[in-house]
Amino acid sequence: MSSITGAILVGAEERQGSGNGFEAVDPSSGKALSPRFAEADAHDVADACALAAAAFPAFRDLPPEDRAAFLERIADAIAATGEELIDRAMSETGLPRARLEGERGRTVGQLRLFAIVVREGGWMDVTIDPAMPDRQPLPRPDLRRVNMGVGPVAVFGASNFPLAFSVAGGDTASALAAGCPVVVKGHPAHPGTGEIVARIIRQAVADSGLPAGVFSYLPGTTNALGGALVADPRIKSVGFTGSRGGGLALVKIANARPEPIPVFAEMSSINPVILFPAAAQARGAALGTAFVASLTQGAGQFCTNPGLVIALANSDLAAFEGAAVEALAKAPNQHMLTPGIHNAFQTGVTALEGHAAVETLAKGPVGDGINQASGAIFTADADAFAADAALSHEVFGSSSIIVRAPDIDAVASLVSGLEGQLTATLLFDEEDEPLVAPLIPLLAEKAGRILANGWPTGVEVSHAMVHGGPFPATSDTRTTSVGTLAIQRFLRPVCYQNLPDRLLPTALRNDNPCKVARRVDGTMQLA
Ligand SMILES: NC(=O)C1=CN([C@@H]2O[C@H](COP(=O)(O)OP(=O)(O)OC[C@H]3O[C@@H](n4cnc5c(N)ncnc54)[C@H](OP(=O)(O)O)[C@@H]3O)[C@@H](O)[C@H]2O)C=CC1
Ligand SMILES: O=C(O)CCC(=O)C(=O)O
Repeated sequence: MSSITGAILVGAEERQGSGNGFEAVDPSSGKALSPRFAEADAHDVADACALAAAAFPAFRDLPPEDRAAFLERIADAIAATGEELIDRAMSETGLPRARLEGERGRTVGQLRLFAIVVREGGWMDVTIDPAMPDRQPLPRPDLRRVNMGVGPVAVFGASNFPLAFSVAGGDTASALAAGCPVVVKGHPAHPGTGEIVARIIRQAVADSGLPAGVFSYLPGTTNALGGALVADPRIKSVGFTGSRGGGLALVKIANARPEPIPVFAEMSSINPVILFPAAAQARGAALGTAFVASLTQGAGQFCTNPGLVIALANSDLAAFEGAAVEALAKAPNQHMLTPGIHNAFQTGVTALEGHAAVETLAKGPVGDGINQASGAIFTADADAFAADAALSHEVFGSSSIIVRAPDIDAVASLVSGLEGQLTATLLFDEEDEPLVAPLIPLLAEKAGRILANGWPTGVEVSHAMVHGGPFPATSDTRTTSVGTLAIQRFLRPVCYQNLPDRLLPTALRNDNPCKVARRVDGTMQLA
């Protein structure tokens, strides 16, 4: 088991950095945790990026089997971490053991899933249009297309998923799967957790005989560090999960480069839930209780947290609201991830409490510890909600507004006025379907994932998953940060025209040595 030293990991090299460094803080006690962590700076960025660029050609061209084995090596080592990883993550984040153990499983599972994807080879999308020398009036050349990695990727670990969206999370897994070296900007909220995982990846790089620059880990607390990483000319793409302000700042830096690059930022979403009348009448109370379970999970620190419920304002809504009030009164009071996130939550809730058009329906119990957040549920009528854009901004944590709409047209109009979302949830019974059906195309314009009779928190890592959506849910609506489609973010297509077989990338050669399915002259051919 690796131990935490507070070092900057630039390829195989360990550095202590200059300056004072920083400490992790236990949000449940406010106490600093040892050791001190080095603060990476622009020199570390430049060195890590130079190593990553040098490592790229060999890593990109690694046979799929070897890259898959590398991902599995990382997965196996993370799975084998004992208590140190979970204990440290608990101290740094205040998240409970069961949640972190589950998250470790998800992290391991997604690395293994990407190994399967890499071996299977569909990500290469090998497409061959054979030459047609006799075609009239002009011959067709031999054209062969394959996807390959874009180059070194900068990954910003997220505060709220210290394992599954951090150092070895979905962005790193999908970038490595695509053949892209990764430079991680560690999240300062969990630097020790980050270092343990970073050391595992670094060891896997060495054990796999790969160039050291395939992975670097830069801990730090300054915007300047992340900015320098995105601005470095050797970085070709960026993965980020966090605040709207942070994501947009990185997009701005990326666009201002002499060579602009894509930033795949997952930022802010209130995840509307629409409660239809027959469901409200038949099972309003059960739905109200389940709503609060989703709202308060992990102190509401999920980008998929249900921050908005839209329902018809009739007497059946009372059962849903009543059960929600009761459930919130019993909800556990959990520590939030950082004092900053706790302050932002309190500020958001205080603003809603003081809003003239908003009524406070329920508050959760007040804890006696620090950084603890009481959940909050508000109500507003449809006109008031539509009149003030601030009411539809994300309050990160267990806060939600129930908007009471006079009729289904008002529901549709509210949906039309929403910004882009990660998810939209429909709670309905069969009798509601005539009301549900017309809303589905509208919701598809707004959200990356539409759920029936479920809750948005808890994203499955699978092939069909979309964890993305129109702005501001993400900065690029065409893709996802969870699931196997995420690999496409870090690939680019290259077409080879009339190259002799022996000079082609292996996957494009006539005898298909990679044994991948290929589209030949428009027809899929299995390996
Ligand atoms: N929707 C979602 O999924 C999530 C939303 N959030 C939101 O973000 C708020 C703060 O949480 P946090 O996790 O710290 O998110 P931030 O967006 O503030 O930070 C995330 C990462 O991005 C870096 N960063 C942020 N802004 C910049 C910038 N301008 N230039 C360069 N790098 C930057 C941070 O580095 P450093 O701080 O070291 O500069 C950190 O490593 C929460 O209160 C919540 O509102 C948070 C997590 C998930
Ligand atoms: O709900 C989930 O499982 C994932 C949530 C997420 O992506 C996030 O909170 O950043």
